[in-house]
Parts: sequence; C-alpha cells; structure tokens
Amino acid sequence: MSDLPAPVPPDLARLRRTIDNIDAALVHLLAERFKATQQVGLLKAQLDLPPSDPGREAAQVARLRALAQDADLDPVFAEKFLAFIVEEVIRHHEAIAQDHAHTGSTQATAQDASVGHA
Ligand SMILES: O=C(O)C(=O)C[C@]1(C(=O)O)C=C[C@@H](O)C=C1
Repeated sequence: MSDLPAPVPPDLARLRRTIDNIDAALVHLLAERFKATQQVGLLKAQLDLPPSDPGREAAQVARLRALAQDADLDPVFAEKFLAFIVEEVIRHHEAIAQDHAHTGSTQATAQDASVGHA
C-alpha cells in the first residue's frame, strides 16, 4: 500500500482546470458587482432611499429566470442565487445607512467608491 495520492485521470484534471477558471471569473464578477452596489448603498443613504427595492428585485428575478431558461440553467437555482446575493447587498446598504444616520455623513462618497476608495 502506498501513501501517494491516486493519480487524477486526465479528463478529470482538464475539467477541474475549467471549473477553476470559471470559479475565478465568478469571484471577479462578484467583486465588481459588490463595488457597484457599494456605490448604490452610498447613494441611497445620501438620498434617504430605503435599502431594498422589491419592485426592482421582482424585475431582476423575472429577467434572470428567463435568461437561465435560455441558458439551460435551472431558473429556481438562478432565483435562489440572486436572492442570496441581494440579501447580502441589503445588509451592506443597511450598515451604510446606519453609519450615515450616526455620523451625519457616509465616510465615502459614491464617487470615491467608483474608483475603489470606499
Ligand atoms: O438596485 C438597487 O436599488 C439596489 O440596491 C441593488 C440591489 C441588487 O443587489 O441588485 C439590491 C437591493 C435592492 O432590493 C435591489 C437591487
């Protein structure tokens, strides 16, 4: 019996490299999305708008479900994935609004956030 790890079959290794590339792209895409929503949170706090917008979310869900269907992705999964992200965004918006309420101003402007200074 050897302690060496079992060799990974070439097809599995190739597919895992593709998966790793896709996961990296997802991380970068999510980072960009959160940079944009950070600016939205600052704007909403400055304009005294509520953190969540159920009408906007309903439109996003309808659009993503249709896109998912066209792309052969389970629309239920697409909806859950969006809800997971939006829930986190709303938590961020609430924290920014609280900060704004306590200090009288948000620590960064939406413009600062757009160039990565937030
Ligand atoms: O578009 C907005 O108003 C946002 O705050 C962004 C966002 C999103 O992450 O897409 C988050 C919360 C809202 O309920 C709707 C959408």
